[in-house]
Amino acid sequence: MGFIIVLEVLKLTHTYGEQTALDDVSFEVGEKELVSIVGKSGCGKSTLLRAVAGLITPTTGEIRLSGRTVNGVPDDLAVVFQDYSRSLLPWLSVRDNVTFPLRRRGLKKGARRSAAMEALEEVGLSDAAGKFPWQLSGGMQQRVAIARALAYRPTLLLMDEPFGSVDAQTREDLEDLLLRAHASSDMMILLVTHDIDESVYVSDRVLVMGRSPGRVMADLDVGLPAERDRIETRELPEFVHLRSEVGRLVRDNAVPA
Ligand SMILES: Nc1ncnc2c1ncn2[C@@H]1O[C@H](COP(=O)(O)OP(=O)(O)OP(=O)(O)O)[C@@H](O)[C@H]1O
Repeated sequence: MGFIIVLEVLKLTHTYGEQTALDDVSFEVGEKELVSIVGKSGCGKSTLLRAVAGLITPTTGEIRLSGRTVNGVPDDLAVVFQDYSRSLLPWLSVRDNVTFPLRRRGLKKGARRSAAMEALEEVGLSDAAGKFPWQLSGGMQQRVAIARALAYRPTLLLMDEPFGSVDAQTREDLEDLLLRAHASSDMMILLVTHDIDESVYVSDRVLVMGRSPGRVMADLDVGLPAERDRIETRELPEFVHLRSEVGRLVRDNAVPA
């Protein structure tokens, strides 16, 4: 399979006053890749994601998406945050929450509706289309946020701890949903997670960050078959080995050898 680079992060540094949050961070993400970013709290994961989203301007360095320098929020980007309760609009129905950003895509009303219904079907929420977000459980609300991102058909999907606020069982369901969505689309996904097990289970690659200042300390290929199963994949020796390796790197704060 050819590797077409779509996202380039080049020598990125970001400082908040005296504090260097990111120092010389460089990596690339290819077409259709799902890359996780793990690392201890405060290593700059959210700062990195905000810079890629064009929400903050890095102090130095450059981010390129599909060959264009990112300065401002790119049109072909969608973001899913941890806090679904603040990301959905409570006065709009589930369906309207999903159709809302599609205006930016220049889709006509009928096309917006059918794209939304298709995405809601994909996340198993067709029946909830007419409900309001506050009538749904936390896990269902996060599925709506994911459906909204999928309907948008972004080149790049950014996810910042998207499953951090749901119970363990829902989290496993959402991980499988993410795997299915990834398999059936062409988008690249950058996923920030605290969960090492999750990072190995859902990804093609795992970036481990170390802190003070935030740097990429390891870039690991997962190399597991694309078809994954929440029990069987986790029993594979390759999975067990990689999970331990990532865990060790994070625990030791990924200090370079
Ligand atoms: N707006 C801000 N102003 C000043 N310092 C900030 C700001 N945002 C983040 N920082 C600092 O930059 C560093 C990196 O923060 P960031 O939130 O990117 O880390 P993180 O890896 O996402 O952490 P967590 O896993 O806890 O969410 C931290 O030391 C943090 O205190």
